[in-house]
Amino acid sequence: MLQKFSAFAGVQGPVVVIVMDGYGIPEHTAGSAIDAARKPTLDRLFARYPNIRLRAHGTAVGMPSDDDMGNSEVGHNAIGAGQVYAQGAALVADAIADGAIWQGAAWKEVVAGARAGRGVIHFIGLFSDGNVHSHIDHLKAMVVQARAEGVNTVRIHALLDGRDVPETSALDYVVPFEAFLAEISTGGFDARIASGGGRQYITMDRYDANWPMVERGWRTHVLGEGPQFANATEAVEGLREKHPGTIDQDLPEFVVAEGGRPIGTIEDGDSVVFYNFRGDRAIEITRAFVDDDFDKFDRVRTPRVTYAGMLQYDGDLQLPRRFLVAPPAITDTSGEWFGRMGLAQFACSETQKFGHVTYFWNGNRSGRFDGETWQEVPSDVVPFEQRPWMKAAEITDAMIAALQSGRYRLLRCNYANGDMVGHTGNFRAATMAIEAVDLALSRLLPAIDAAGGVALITADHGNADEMFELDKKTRQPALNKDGSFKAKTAHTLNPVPLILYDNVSGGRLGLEQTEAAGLSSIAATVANLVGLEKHPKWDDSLLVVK
Ligand SMILES: O=C(O)[C@H](O)COP(=O)(O)O
Ligand SMILES: [Mn+2]
Ligand SMILES: [Mn+2]
Repeated sequence: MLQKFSAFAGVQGPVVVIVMDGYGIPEHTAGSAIDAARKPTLDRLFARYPNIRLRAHGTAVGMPSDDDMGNSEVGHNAIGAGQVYAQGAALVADAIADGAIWQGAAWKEVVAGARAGRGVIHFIGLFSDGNVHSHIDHLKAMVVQARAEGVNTVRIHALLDGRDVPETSALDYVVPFEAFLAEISTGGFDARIASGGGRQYITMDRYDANWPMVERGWRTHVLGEGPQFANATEAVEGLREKHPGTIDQDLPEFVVAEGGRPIGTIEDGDSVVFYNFRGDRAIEITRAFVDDDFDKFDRVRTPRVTYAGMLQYDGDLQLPRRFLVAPPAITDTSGEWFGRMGLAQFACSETQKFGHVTYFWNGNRSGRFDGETWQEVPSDVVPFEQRPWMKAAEITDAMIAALQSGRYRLLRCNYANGDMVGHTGNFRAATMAIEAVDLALSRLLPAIDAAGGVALITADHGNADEMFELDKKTRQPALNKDGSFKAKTAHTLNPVPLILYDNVSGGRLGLEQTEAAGLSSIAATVANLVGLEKHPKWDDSLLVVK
């Protein structure tokens, strides 16, 4: 059991954690949609309430290095668990570096399965070095190892990124990789990119938001349906010509073919590795491969394959059963412990971030802890630059109703706007996204006051804070040849705010800016706010009691 916190008996009303997804504190105002937004509520919060900065990237959230930006998975894991674990990106890199991955049963079965069939391994995954869902170096290591272990054919199904890396960078990855594949395709070994398309157009949907995306991916990778090209480089060039202005993540599908026949359809006896390490956008395509009673779309043909995920994407559902590297074993999360203490918890977001405040928050568990209520607001299925307000109003309605019900001691929500609209690279829409969040806060905060509660307002990582690429050397916004700014779609390395919205303690409570203050400090801070000591495994609280 958690002990009572000796310095403070706890606020009487509810404690609310509000995650403004993708809201970082930028180095420069130029290119910051947050600075450009009119946001009177947030301005007032920063001016009048205790607020500090939290580390939200790199090793502070379990990434391999401080050059790695934060992301929703590692950010919500850290917030919910109150601890930092080595995350998928680091675990896979380590397993490759020391060779443990090749010794595991899963890799051996993938190789043996392929060798017993046509000798083919397919690798499907995000084709970049973004290190959010995948890293192309992991793919490279597996291709080299497959060759060394006598596999004769490798087919890669490349999901073009432009979302965790610059928005039209696909050829920076495809051209050198096709050269590498050509170089090692000797002595009967044949490795080629066989199909692909933009990650937001095929395959990588999440949280059941848009299954037709996954169906398009299945038809592309498995059935070999789609416009044909001689190789992936020509495919990217050809698709860009046909769809001018379309950024990589939104490019349609392509298939590489020879004499009109796709070179990489997936057939009985093949092995398939989905090489993303992050779960949210890997689960649906995995289900299409492994679920016997799959009914989300007509698969037409269901090849019997040896399927492995880079990680296990959902431990509760054992999805998939075969995985190359064990995911971090996240235990003693705040959701679990607050549940054990009998505190009723309410979690809400819209579809695009629903799993973030539930599954990621609870340490990648799809089941609820005791006393938890989850509410999902269905997201629109549209390009979010067309609806930058997204479902901020509806999430706020749900939060206000939950507060007014008086049932919950702890509430949490995620406003997706800054992140989802930030990823479009559309500066104007991103300013409106932040304005929508500000408006939502202006409604939510009075409801917290009415309930006698307090709020911690924070974010999981930056995004809308840098809508232009920064020059690597000068750290100033980079320019295109025509003098315009280069749009940026990825997350940032910036810190995020932590604001304590407290109108109940009479100024007794504050926040301490420490060197180590990071997302993993939030769970202990919440514990103290409800009058409990933190769990011994959680990182230190930032609450100051005067
Ligand atoms: O999956 C995505 O949309 C991006 O790769 C990362 O964004 P998220 O970490 O905020 O979900
Ligand atoms: Mn996020
Ligand atoms: Mn994001």
